[in-house]
Amino acid sequence: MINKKLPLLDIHRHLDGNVRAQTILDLGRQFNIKLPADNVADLIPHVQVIDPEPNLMAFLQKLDWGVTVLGDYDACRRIAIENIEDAQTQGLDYVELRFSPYYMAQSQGLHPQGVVEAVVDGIKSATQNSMVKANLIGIMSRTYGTKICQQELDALLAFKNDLVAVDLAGDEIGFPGELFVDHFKQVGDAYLAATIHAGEALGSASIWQAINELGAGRIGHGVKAIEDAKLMDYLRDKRIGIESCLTSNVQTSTVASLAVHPLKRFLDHGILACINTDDPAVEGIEIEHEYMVAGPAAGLTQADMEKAQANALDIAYLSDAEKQQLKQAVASR
Ligand SMILES: O=c1[nH]cnc2c1ncn2[C@@H]1O[C@H](CO)[C@@H](O)[C@H]1O
Ligand SMILES: [Zn+2]
Repeated sequence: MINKKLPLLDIHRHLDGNVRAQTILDLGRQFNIKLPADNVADLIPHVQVIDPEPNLMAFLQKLDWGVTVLGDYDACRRIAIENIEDAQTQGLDYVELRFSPYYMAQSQGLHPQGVVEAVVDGIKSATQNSMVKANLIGIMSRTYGTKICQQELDALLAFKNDLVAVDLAGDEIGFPGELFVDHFKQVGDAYLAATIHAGEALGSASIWQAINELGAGRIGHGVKAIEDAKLMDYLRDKRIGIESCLTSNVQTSTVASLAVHPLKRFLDHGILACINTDDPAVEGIEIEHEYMVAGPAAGLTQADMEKAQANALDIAYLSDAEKQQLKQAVASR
């Protein structure tokens, strides 16, 4: 269960993996984009994972319709605003929303920098009237290769003051972290943090590489850390957080079932691991489901889940003062 006395955070949440089915229909109509269905019920199987997919890349295809319908910058602004509305509906106090401007731009020929501008603008205006606090993480979609990722990074760095970190997501096997050393040097030079999807499709070496060569201070998924005792100690000792996403890991077949998910063992080891959604609309879940259903199925006790809730605040990209404020706001509600 969620402890309502503690701030509720989701710090691994893809804005472009969380487009409402109704919005996909609306935008499809607006931009005359042919969709595989003309109503929500029939569209769902095309934009949501129903049974676990055989692998990560099959899972990721389910995100595609959500960006195919982004026909202009207002559409990008709209999905950013709706992400804040949804976070508020879910009772989230703070979210770190991540997005890939090239992925959002490519289908309808938008400019990645225009996408970043629209997303930043949408988040700013939506959070003004909202209880939810939000920060943005820029993603380089590794699946498009190093050159496109450089363009994507340029677009992100043009708005570096509006971001807290940069991430690398997509095809971990086809485009391993070794290819992106130069990109993350630029991220560090811009004084941005790095959180990286690693140890999801590849093994623990990919996590070591993200930390040692890309400067990752947090790891997205990090499931395969469980195979490497040295790495488990290192993550704990260096306070490198793991953003776990339970349902996502089942749906990508990264783990065979929740019962064998390593999150419980990460927590028992003292690693700063936390509970997140990943791509809520695509997975057909929300943060509450992860605490109410997925967490217990992964063997987490109530104390484990409260620890995970506290860990999220610990590793969030917020100043100590902001963390304190968040705690006080929650305590006084
Ligand atoms: O679970 C995941 N693992 C790896 N990459 C992901 C995951 N979910 C989404 N993306 C990737 O993030 C970008 C959009 O934000 C896209 O590149 C999408 O493929
Ligand atoms: Zn992710």
